[in-house]
Amino acid sequence: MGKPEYRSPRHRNVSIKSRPLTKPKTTLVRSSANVKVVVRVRPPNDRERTENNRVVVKVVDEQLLIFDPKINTQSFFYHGVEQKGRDLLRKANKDLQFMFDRVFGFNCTNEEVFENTTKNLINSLMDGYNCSVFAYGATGAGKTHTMIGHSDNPGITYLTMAELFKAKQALHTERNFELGISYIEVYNELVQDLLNPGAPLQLRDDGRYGVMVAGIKVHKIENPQELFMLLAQGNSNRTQHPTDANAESSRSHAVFQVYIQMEFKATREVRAAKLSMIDLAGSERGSVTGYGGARFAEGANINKSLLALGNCINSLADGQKYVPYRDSKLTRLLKDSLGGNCQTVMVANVSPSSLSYDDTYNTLKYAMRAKKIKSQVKKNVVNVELHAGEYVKIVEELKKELEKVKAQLREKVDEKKVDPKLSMQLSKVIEDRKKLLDRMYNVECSENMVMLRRQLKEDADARLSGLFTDTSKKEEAHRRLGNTVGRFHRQEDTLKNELTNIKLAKIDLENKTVELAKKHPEIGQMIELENERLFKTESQYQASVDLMQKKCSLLEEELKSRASLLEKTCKMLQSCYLQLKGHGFATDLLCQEYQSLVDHLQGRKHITWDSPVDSGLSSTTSISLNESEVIPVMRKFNNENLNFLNNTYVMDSPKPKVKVCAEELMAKVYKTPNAIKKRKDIVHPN
Ligand SMILES: Nc1ncnc2c1ncn2[C@@H]1O[C@H](COP(=O)(O)OP(=O)(O)OP(=O)(O)O)[C@@H](O)[C@H]1O
Repeated sequence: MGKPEYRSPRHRNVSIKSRPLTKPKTTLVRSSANVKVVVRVRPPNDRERTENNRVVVKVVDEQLLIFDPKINTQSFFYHGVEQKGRDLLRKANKDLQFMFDRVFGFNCTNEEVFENTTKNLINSLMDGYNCSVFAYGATGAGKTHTMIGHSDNPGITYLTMAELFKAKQALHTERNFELGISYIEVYNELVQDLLNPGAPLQLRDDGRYGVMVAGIKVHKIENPQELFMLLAQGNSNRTQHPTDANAESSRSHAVFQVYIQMEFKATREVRAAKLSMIDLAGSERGSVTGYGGARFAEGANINKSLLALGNCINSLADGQKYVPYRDSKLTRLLKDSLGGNCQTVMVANVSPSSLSYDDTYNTLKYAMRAKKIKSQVKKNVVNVELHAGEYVKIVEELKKELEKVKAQLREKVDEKKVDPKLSMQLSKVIEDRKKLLDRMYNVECSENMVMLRRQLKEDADARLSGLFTDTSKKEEAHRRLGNTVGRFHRQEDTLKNELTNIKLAKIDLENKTVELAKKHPEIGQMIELENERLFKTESQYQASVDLMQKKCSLLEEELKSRASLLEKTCKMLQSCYLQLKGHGFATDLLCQEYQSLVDHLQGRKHITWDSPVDSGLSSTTSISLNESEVIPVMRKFNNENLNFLNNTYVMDSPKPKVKVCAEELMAKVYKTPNAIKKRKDIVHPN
């Protein structure tokens, strides 16, 4: 059976070139795409059918609808004569035509909506683009029905996820996948985890996935059934209250997000993408909900965030530079869904009834504005060149941000006159957290380097049998390399332990920060800003560590292929050498060169003693040291400057040559003129 073909993403006015999967390097592809806007008109409900009202939305075809269409009224006769003028007692119909990417009428099913909206997004996700879908409309217009649906009639969230699993299955031979989901709600300007209800959560900007909810628990899922259970669990925690317009009205904005990480097995390219499915709370007037008090305040909050959303849509549609995303939690959350790095589908749900005349008209106007938005889409590919190139820019941005945060903090401190002791206490905790992050980064880098160096030694060990002609020397070399490999293993263990301890200490300090915020709400804002800054630093570090791991694994692959080539060459060389030697044709020079090659392939380094002073060795004596011997000497020689763990020569040059002045070295190491005699016991001249 042939593999399904995944094409480039569909979106209007877009020219994203699909790249062959085999190409290891991927450059950044940016393009602009319009938000795809579709309208779904639900069938009239019992109340709308029985009461004295009419249908105000007429679906003409798959793209066109007429709002408040003209009615063919019966002719009006006066004294038996047909009157031409219109009935002045009746309000004129608006008869407005609206064109959308797609219009779904009464009889359309959730499957049809899915086929024509989110199904194509799967291709984009597989290509590493972020995608968002949100349902907008008045209370009872059918948003939840479209997005979530019921177990016997699943909505587009479930159908999209089922399609995503199909794509994952089809591509599993060439890519490794990791899928995680989260489900949150924004209610009364507070963000709540619907799968683990608890304290409200904060929003953060993340380099890789865009806007993220700090502290959110991401659940790994393996099949769509697990998803359905989680959706049901989350929905049961969602804030719902009956309104006049809808007995099960959702009073919060629900955001379901899927994080996808894909690694190409052949090239090790990693792509990350995020799918957000958002079921917005209904926009309504107080009179529609029919409740006062708390429900009215709740409605005001919903309207406030939807108004903020409307303002953002207007600014984006007009192509303005400043977009007021920060006006509400909802718009912050949708930042990358509307104008950012995202392909977006907006489903505008409307009721056909004249009872919802104003709401429907507003929704259609909203949707028309949204059609004008152009977003910048880019692939989320972990790209070596991109990271290197953008590094300076990132640092500059971070510096600016830091200055801004510092200024804000100063303002806040002045404003609220925070107790200086408390302020110092907070600074100390934050400073300690920063130090821990730095340390964590260094340790992770060191661990990678040690791993790579161990790999090099193991390769050297594997090559030995191909060259040695003397068994005792071979065993001696095996032993020496074995010791070095063992030492590297121990260092790796130590670094791993240190990393665990750092992580524990980090959690401890984070808890301390939370406690401080609880005890002293007056510094809550300061803490939030600091947390945001630390989170950003950590994301940057993580990206660097990921990059380093990627480089190391590439290097490892390259080394493996070279090692196998070298092994074959060595075997051949050994056989030639033995034949020459057996027939008495091997000259002294050839034997010396062969021996020096053996040393070299063991990873032994040559130190040339350049000292003109009589130090017990001739001024140009060349000695050979195993690395385990070189390093302690070098360490003593320059204890402060030589941090061999961070020494990058392994990455830059696989054949380092260490040249030191003998007298200086000995004087520094032993601080005695007879030093060289003591040193002889560990030197192995060849
Ligand atoms: N296309 C449709 N076909 C059949 N029934 C529908 C359709 N759309 C909505 N309904 C029904 O209409 C009612 C209200 O729909 P729904 O709860 O989805 O509205 P909503 O826009 O999410 O409202 P709220 O904002 O108050 O949560 C539900 O009983 C739902 O089953």
